[in-house]
Amino acid sequence: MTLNSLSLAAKIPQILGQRSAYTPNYVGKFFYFFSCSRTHQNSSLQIVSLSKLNQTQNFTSSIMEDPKRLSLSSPEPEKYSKEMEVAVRAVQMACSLCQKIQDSVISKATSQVQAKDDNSPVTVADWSVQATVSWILSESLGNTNVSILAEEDVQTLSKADKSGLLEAVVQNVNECLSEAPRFGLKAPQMFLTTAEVLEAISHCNSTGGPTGRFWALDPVDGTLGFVRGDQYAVALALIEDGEVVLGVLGCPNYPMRKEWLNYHHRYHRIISKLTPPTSESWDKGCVIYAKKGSGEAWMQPLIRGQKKLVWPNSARPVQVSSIDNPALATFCEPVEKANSSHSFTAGLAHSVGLRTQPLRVYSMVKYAAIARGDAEIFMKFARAGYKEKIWDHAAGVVIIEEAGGVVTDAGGRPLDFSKGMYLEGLDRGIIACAGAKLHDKIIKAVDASWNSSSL
Ligand SMILES: Nc1ncnc2c1ncn2[C@@H]1O[C@H](COP(=O)(O)O)[C@@H](OP(=O)(O)O)[C@H]1O
Ligand SMILES: [Mg+2]
Repeated sequence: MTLNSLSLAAKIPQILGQRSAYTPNYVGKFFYFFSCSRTHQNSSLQIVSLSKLNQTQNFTSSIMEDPKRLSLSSPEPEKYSKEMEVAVRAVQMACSLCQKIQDSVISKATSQVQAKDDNSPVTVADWSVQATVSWILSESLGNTNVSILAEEDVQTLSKADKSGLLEAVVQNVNECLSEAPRFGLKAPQMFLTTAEVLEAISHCNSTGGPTGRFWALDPVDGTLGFVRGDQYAVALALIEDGEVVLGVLGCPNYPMRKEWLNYHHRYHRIISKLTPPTSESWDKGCVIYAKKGSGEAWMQPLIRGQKKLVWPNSARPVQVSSIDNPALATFCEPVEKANSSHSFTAGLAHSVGLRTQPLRVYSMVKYAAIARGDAEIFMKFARAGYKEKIWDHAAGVVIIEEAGGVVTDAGGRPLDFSKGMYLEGLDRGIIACAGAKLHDKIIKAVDASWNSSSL
């Protein structure tokens, strides 16, 4: 970034207006990943036998082999490595699809951007992503093995008066799937018919539960952020016997600099136009992923333009922040106060000694911010009676935990993904922290103030 554009950049929040009264206390710091050197490639032995390479060609012809999977020292592929790779590639595709739809929405008159209803652009994105991810998972992992629990159902889409919507979905899905080879995945041999697209969506009929394996998918998490041109996420998690074993979070609008999370995303759009990304730097957007028990969470940039995804796509490890002093910590929460009580968290923040204004961000991008070390605390206290859905949390929880953080309900218990589509038995709210010390303080503060709250 040049000096001129930096000084102009510094003025833009004033021109556009900040989303919150928060004044960033860390302006000027670049994300640490630009200087971080550990990558997938050099974290394991890099000798790959040709015969082993050939054995894997039926998975996908354009995949670049990850030495971790095929090193001579560990001939057996690591558990879930294929699922992880397919899931990350599928989420990359889904992010690309969402970006196209969001861009087309933003370039039109803002009056066309509405909250979610059956004909809104977000609905087209929801169904298109669900169909695409469902098709890719089934084709790449074997139809009979793949069970998916996802947010959208097929009934509304199949109604006669929704034929325009269905047409748009079928077109989006086919356009997206035709790009599959660029993401290292197989494209269908022919365009999918309407019936095949509906079949892919309705295949997501898992009801979850305590046994077996299923995927939890939120095709567009943060509906409001999406339609408002702001943050949203594509969230995919693999759950086995009630435990989240893989989490993948696509965050297409995650900004290059963490302080930009404070501003409406249109700020970032203007900055990108002023300072187009260089080949060495990442533009906005990332996919973050983790496997349970690995002690690692990884992040890779989104694939843009006509580039090909070559695994592991410059993946870098991410870690939670080491800040444990509440006075220095940043806490994030939903933008919508209907989704979480802002007054209750303000009281908690005060009693714990948090000094900064909350960082209000749509969607599971909040989980990504904790995992990347860009914020230290996430709190969500929904109104009494609201039941949290597993797809809104599963991917984020495993990613934060493997990045070194802690996620529990307000009673300090782990979230329970074994009871179907809801987080049954959740005690009051959700608290995610970079470390145990901050987490402990917040849990105690909740206990101290809960009875006098109106929640
Ligand atoms: N009244 C409510 N209380 C709490 N969460 C709610 C809610 N209504 C919707 N949500 C959930 O909150 C998610 C958005 O999270 P956030 O508020 O952090 O951006 C929504 O995901 P979708 O946008 O995928 O529907 C939805 O599942
Ligand atoms: Mg959601």
